[in-house]
Amino acid sequence: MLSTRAPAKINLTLHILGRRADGYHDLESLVAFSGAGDTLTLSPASSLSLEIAGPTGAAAGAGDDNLVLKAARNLAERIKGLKLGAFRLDKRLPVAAGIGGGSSDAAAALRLLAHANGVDAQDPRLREAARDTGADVPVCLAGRARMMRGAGESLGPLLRLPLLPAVLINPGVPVETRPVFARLGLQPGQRVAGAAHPEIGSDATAAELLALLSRGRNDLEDPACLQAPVIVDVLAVLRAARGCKLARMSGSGATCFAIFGAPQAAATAARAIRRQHPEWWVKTAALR
Ligand SMILES: C[C@](O)(CO)[C@H](O)COP(=O)(O)OP(=O)(O)OC[C@H]1O[C@@H](n2ccc(N)nc2=O)[C@H](O)[C@@H]1O
Ligand SMILES: Nc1ncnc2c1ncn2[C@@H]1O[C@H](COP(=O)(O)OP(=O)(O)OP(=O)(O)O)[C@@H](O)[C@H]1O
Repeated sequence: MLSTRAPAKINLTLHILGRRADGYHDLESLVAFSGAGDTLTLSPASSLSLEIAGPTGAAAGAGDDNLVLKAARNLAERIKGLKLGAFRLDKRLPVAAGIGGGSSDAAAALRLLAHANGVDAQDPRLREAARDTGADVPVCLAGRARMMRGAGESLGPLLRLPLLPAVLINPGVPVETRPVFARLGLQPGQRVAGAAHPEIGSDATAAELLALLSRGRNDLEDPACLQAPVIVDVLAVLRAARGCKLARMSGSGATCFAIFGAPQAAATAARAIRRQHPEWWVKTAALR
C-alpha cells in the first residue's frame, strides 16, 4: 500500500489580470501549502475504486465525479496499460472551501499512480492529466510554494519561503468557485488595469515576505463576501486577533488565513477564536 498527504493550498495572494477568450480568468497567485490536510492511500487492485472516510468525507462524496477518480481516469487515458487500484481517502479538509482540498486529493492520486507505475514525477503526461482535472491541480502536484499564473497551468520555480505561523478559519459555508469568478463581471478578452504582482524571491525573511504580501491582495475577496457574507465576519475576527500581522481570504473562499509572528501567538489566537466561535473550523498551521 502507498500513502501520501494532500495538504491544503493557500493563495497568499491572488491577482486577477483579465478574462481569457476561453472564459477562464488569467491570474497571478503566490501559492503556499499547510502541513494539515487529507491522506490518500492506494492499494493494488484490478480496477479503479475509491472509499472515503474522515470527518468531511460525506461532503466530498465518493461518486464518479470525485476528483481522485477524475484524475486517475485522466492519467489512464494518457498512459496505456496504467495499473490503477483501490484508493482510500481520509478526508479532513473542509469541502468547497478555497483551500484546494479536492485539487490536492487529485494531485495526490496522480503522485501515487506515478509511483506505483514507475512513471517519472516530471513526466509531462502527469502535468497534462493534472491540468485537465482542474485549474488548481498542477500546483498541488509538487505541493510546494511557487507562483501560479495563466489559469493555473503556468508555474514558476519552487520557492523556499520562511515558515509562516498561521490560523485558518472556515465558517462552514461551502462556496462554489464558478459564481465567485462570475461576480467579477469580466467579459472574455477583457483585461484588468492594476498594480503588478510584487516580485517574490526565495531568500526573503518572514518580515520581508509579509511586507510583500501586504502589497498584494485577493481579488476574489469582494465577490466571495457578496456570495457568503460570513467571510466579512471571519476576516474581522482574524484582524482583531492579538498578534495578527495580515489576514486574507484564500482562493474563492470561504477559508481565510491570518499570519502571526510566532506559532505560540497563532495557537493562542486559535484557542480564543474557537471559544468565541465553536461552530467554525479553526486550525493552526505552518504555511510554506
Ligand atoms: C480560485 C482558485 O482556487 C485559485 O487557486 C483557482 O483559480 C480555482 O481552481 P479550481 O477550483 O481547481 O477551478 P476549476 O475546478 O478548474 O474551475 C472551476 C470554475 O472556476 C472558474 N475559473 C477557474 C480558474 C480560473 N483561472 N478561471 C476561472 O474562471 C471557471 O468558471 C471554472 O468553471
Ligand atoms: N476529493 C474531493 N474533495 C473535496 N471536494 C471534492 C472532491 N472531489 C470532488 N469534489 C467536489 O469539488 C468541489 C470543490 O471542492 P474543493 O474542496 O476542492 O473546493 P475548493 O477548496 O474551493 O477548491 P479550490 O480552492 O481549488 O477552488 C466540491 O463541489 C466537491 O463536491
